[in-house]
Amino acid sequence: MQSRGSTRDGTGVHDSIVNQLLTKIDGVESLNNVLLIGMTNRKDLLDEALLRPGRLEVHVEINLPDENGRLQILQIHTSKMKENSFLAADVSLQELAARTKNYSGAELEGVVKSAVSFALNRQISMDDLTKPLDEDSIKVTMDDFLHALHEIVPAFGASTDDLERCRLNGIVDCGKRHMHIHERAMLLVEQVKVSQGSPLVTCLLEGPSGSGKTATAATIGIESDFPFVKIISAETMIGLSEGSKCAQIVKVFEDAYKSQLSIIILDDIERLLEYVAVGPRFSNSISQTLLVLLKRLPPKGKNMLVIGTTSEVGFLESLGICDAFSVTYHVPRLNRDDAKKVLQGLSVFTEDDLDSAVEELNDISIKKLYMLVEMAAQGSEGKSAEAIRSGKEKIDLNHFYDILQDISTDRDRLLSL
Ligand SMILES: Nc1ncnc2c1ncn2[C@@H]1O[C@H](COP(=O)(O)OP(=O)(O)OP(=O)(O)O)[C@@H](O)[C@H]1O
Repeated sequence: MQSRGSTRDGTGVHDSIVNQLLTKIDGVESLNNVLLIGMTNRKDLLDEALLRPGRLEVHVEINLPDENGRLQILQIHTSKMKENSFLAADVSLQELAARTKNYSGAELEGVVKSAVSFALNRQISMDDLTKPLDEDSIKVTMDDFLHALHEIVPAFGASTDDLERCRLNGIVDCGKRHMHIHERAMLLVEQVKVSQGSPLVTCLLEGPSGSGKTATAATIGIESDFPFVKIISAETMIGLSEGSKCAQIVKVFEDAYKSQLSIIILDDIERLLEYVAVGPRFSNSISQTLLVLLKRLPPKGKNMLVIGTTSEVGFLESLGICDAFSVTYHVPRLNRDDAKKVLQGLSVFTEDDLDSAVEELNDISIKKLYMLVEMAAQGSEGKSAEAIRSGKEKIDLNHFYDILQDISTDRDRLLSL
């Protein structure tokens, strides 16, 4: 028989602690006249027996501080410096509080410490480390704080670097159809910002592989300015069991519920679901997790946008996942006009060559077009990439055709017959 309050994960690590706590709170050996305060940042992992009425029954959630709270925390951590005139006159705590959206109290303390270390660093002479510091001239300036903000980033904040990695080639004008999707998605962002009645908005970007779905979703995340933007992709879950994957996905949603405005990007949903066309096989538990999360409303006062991307829309349709999204946009491959726009933007062809190059480029994905240009830019000798990137030379059309021939697969050729 399992002991009281044990976790069912087989590790048994918490069993004795939970049992002791339960005995002390209301068992035979219970303590009287004691106010018990427990603290955790993962309430979901606690044994339910501990949280029942009569035990740890009053639950208070301490959220990330708002602007006013951040100002007070900054004032507390800088008061000693101010008293001892170590704080330069240009430091505006009000402005720092405004710029530290999503920072926790501990992270704000870290910012202050980091700013102090920048100020101290200025005074230390690298030639003679034993030289005593001139304490009167140590001043922590606003610049020190701004540098510190780059060093200490909020744990729950937007992972902009991850998002930037999703659009390595940047964003160029891909024509009206891509522009339209971007505009519509930004309208959804606005809707989430001001909405009172619909706290959860979901949007699916579907289209062929390489058509720019992930890059579009990442761009929306970056441009939205929402404090919490996270991308869930199969990349970070290689080799994990279905259970661990579900737990990771749920954790990202739980974290997002702590922020007033959040965006979650579910990248390549079919990869998350471990789909293979031959078989077919997929993870039902991940599918059920996604279905529940896509319909679960965030807590009161919290608004969320979920953007999914997929190149297997038929498969998602059959699982009912498409229906769980409120809107679906089709991200197309580029037609000749779109490809011309992209090549003009990249300016890698002479005006005369541009039209001839575009003639061969119907129905190509933006990702493939980038690869094609990059390969052609190497030149037949393999040395001209730098000159083409800096605009001194242009791509040789014949070499471009050769590369195009190389990268079009047999399947492409059959389709074009
Ligand atoms: N306007 C644009 N829209 C989308 N992507 C663009 C645009 N301009 C340039 N790009 C570039 O095109 C590439 C698109 O690749 P991306 O990975 O987003 O495609 P995908 O549809 O998600 O592919 P997959 O289905 O294989 O995941 C990115 O490198 C991005 O920087």
